[in-house]
Order: sequence, then structure tokens, then C-alpha cells
Amino acid sequence: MNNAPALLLENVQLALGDGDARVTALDHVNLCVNAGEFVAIVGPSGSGKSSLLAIAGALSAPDAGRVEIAGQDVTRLSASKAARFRRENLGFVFQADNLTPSLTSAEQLQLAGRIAGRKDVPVDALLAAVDMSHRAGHRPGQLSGGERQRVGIARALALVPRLLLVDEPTAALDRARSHEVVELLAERAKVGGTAVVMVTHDRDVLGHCDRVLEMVDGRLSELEASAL
Ligand SMILES: Nc1ncnc2c1ncn2[C@@H]1O[C@H](COP(=O)(O)OP(=O)(O)OP(=O)(O)O)[C@@H](O)[C@H]1O
Repeated sequence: MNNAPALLLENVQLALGDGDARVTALDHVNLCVNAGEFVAIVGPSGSGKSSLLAIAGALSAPDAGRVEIAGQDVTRLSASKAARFRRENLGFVFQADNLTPSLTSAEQLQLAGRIAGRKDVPVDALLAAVDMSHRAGHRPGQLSGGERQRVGIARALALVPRLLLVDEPTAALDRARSHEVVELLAERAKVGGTAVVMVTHDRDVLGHCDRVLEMVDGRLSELEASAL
């Protein structure tokens, strides 16, 4: 179990929509990500990247194929078992931030830690790492989109998931901050042993990743360094 890949997708297939609008979102996707690996996924809009993250995060089930996370088959867990599995093993930083409106930035991190059974969340250090110490006492409604995104990243880093799934972390950030945030993710992979899968359009930050994969029309392939 401990030596199992953090994420294993085998021959994953997914179609979405009905009738004429039916599209192949994932077409025989295979992917293996080991603990401590930082993998980026690039590709055009509509190519299936979000669908891949949803399946890799046990948020939805494929039509066919197999999904294993840290050695456990999660392909067809019940909704309640999937929710529990996610809570115990996964971290998410998704575009539509899902911060709790009534909580301050610091409280978002504390709550995440409490839910995961961690009492020792280094809230101040994490907020400092995403340059948000000065907004520790602010609620999401008092923050900009980029600031909310950074709190979401700090919250994900408050936990030590086996697998961290990240959707466009730099979309609302300037260039310098983008590098800082992606460096934090890379460090979490190297030092914390978390496997990180990041969807991004930002080719600037790909140098921080161990591997870059490209999704085109639901098919996933490895990009050689010379193609970046
Ligand atoms: N609920 C849905 N019903 C029908 N088709 C859908 C649904 N969700 C997504 N699709 C289609 O599935 C395909 C893959 O979508 P997906 O959101 O995974 O792409 P993406 O690569 O993440 O795109 P983007 O970069 O724009 O976020 C697209 O053709 C999209 O139009």
C-alpha cells in the first residue's frame, strides 16, 4: 500500500452530454503518479483536463477503466465512502474557490486542520508563505480573487494529503506570485512526499514540475522537455 503509486488511472474512459451533444471527455487515459512527484497537465480548453481532475479526485466515476489512489481502488465507491476517502487522503485547489464565507483566512486553515484531525497546523507560516499574513483576519468577501486563491492554496498545504489536485493555481496571480505559488507546490511534493497534479495554461511555471503531460481531445500524452 505504501509503495503504491499516489494515483493510478488505467484505461479511463468518460463520455459527457446526451445525444448529439455527447462528447468523449476522456479517451483511454492512463496515468501513474508516484508519491513526491509534481506533474503538470496542459492542453486546450475543452480537452478534458477538469474531467480528469474530477476522476482523479474521486469526485466522479469513469464509464470504464480503473482509478486507484494510494493503492486503494476508488473507481466505484459509494458517495459517502468517496467523501470520507477524499477527506483523509486528498487535497484540492480548484478554480471556483470554496472558502467558507464566514471564516477569516486563518480560520479557514484551522478548520481544515481540525477536520483532518491535525492540531498543529502552522497557520502563520502558511499564510506568510502565500504572502497573506496581512489578511489573516479577513473573510473571503473582503479579499480579491487572487487573494482568495492564495488562501485556498495555503489551506490545501495545511494538510498533508497523499495526492493534491490543483486547477489553474496561477490564473489570478501576477508572474512573480505565480512562480512563488508553484514553487510551494513543488516543495510540498519534494519535502512532504505529496503527489501533486496541476492543470495549468501557464507555460511559464512548467519548469518547476517533474513531468508535463498534454491533454488533447480526451487523450493524454507525455510532453518532451524540448516541446515546452
Ligand atoms: N456536464 C457536461 N455535459 C456535457 N458535456 C460536458 C460537460 N462538462 C464538460 N463537457 C464537455 O466535455 C469536454 C471536456 O471538458 P473539460 O471541462 O474536462 O475540459 P477542460 O480541458 O477542463 O477545459 P477548460 O480548460 O476550458 O477548463 C468538453 O468538450 C466539454 O464541453
